[in-house]
Amino acid sequence: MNLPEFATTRTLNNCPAPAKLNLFLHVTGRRPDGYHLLQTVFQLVDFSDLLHFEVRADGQVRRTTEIPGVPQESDLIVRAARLLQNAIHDRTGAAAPGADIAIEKNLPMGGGLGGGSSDAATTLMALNHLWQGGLSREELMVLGLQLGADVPFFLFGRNAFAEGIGESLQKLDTPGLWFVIIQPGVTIPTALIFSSSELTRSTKPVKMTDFSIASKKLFGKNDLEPVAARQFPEVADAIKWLGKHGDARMTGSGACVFCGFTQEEQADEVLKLVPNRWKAWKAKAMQEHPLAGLLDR
Ligand SMILES: C[C@](O)(CO)[C@H](O)COP(=O)(O)OP(=O)(O)OC[C@H]1O[C@@H](n2ccc(N)nc2=O)[C@H](O)[C@@H]1O
Ligand SMILES: Nc1ncnc2c1ncn2[C@@H]1O[C@H](COP(=O)(O)OP(=O)(O)OP(=O)(O)O)[C@@H](O)[C@H]1O
Repeated sequence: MNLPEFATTRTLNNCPAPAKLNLFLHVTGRRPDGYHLLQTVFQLVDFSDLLHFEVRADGQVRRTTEIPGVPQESDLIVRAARLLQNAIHDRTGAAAPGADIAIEKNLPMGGGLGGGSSDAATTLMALNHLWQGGLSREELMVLGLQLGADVPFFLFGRNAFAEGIGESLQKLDTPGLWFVIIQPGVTIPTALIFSSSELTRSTKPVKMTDFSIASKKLFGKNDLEPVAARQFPEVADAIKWLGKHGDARMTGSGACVFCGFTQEEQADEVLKLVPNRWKAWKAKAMQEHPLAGLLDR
């Protein structure tokens, strides 16, 4: 297990919470509770928030960094920590310790990169380790689903073909591409896109064997993209611009758009050309979550 730098029994510093890209995202139906049934391929990339944890003996959970627009009580990091405290208490009858949690927020919010979900998953993995909670990966995935549909994937820790609302996961080897990711300058609330009357909810289900994992070409489409592009012209503009350089598409419910390249130099060239009205990053495909070693397979 490769622990992040500066790990002690009381602290875990520099814990990455990486972004995900949805290489495709098909909406195949809707559950009676309104949640949508999806098929998607989740790809981990090396563009991350960084979290730092320090155990507190008094049981308090505190976020020590300000995140504009996200009050402590609604922060998925704080909610994840409290959920884990309760689970440990239910299991052992003893009160779990607390933690001070600092975060270096790099991932844009409402970007479709799963930032909040990834922060929550990293919190569950790190504190389960520090607090010696003893929860298994599967138990943490069940807890994580209460926080958001993307959280189980980050705990699963590998690129995956996902079904259900994103919680039914099968490991998938994906090509080691380099991505250019553009944030077109808007923030898109996930619920707004899923609730649109214009959303197509009946894409024919595919089988995992339908797409070649060796292929460097992206498979499928993102059904949320036309809805987001219509409501947010900035997204349409970014797809159009990036589409001149390859197969560009939106991730999740937006707003970020991405394009994959086989060579790092190609990604560097395109990154240099991105108009400066947009933020943009280069990110490399990862095969495993950097904290995957904190949990047994
Ligand atoms: C779009 C994706 O990012 C694709 O990976 C996820 O499906 C969204 O995952 P998430 O951000 O963790 O979403 P959640 O916080 O669980 O849900 C936000 C809102 O999006 C809608 N939602 C979300 C996921 C889903 N499969 N169907 C939905 O209809 C629901 O209205 C929900 O209230
Ligand atoms: N730690 C957190 N980091 C970011 N957002 C958070 C956090 N905790 C709660 N949130 C809330 O979650 C919302 C969605 O943020 P997030 O960055 O996860 O969006 P996203 O990348 O579009 O997610 P997804 O791809 O899962 O739809 C934010 O607008 C914010 O209100």
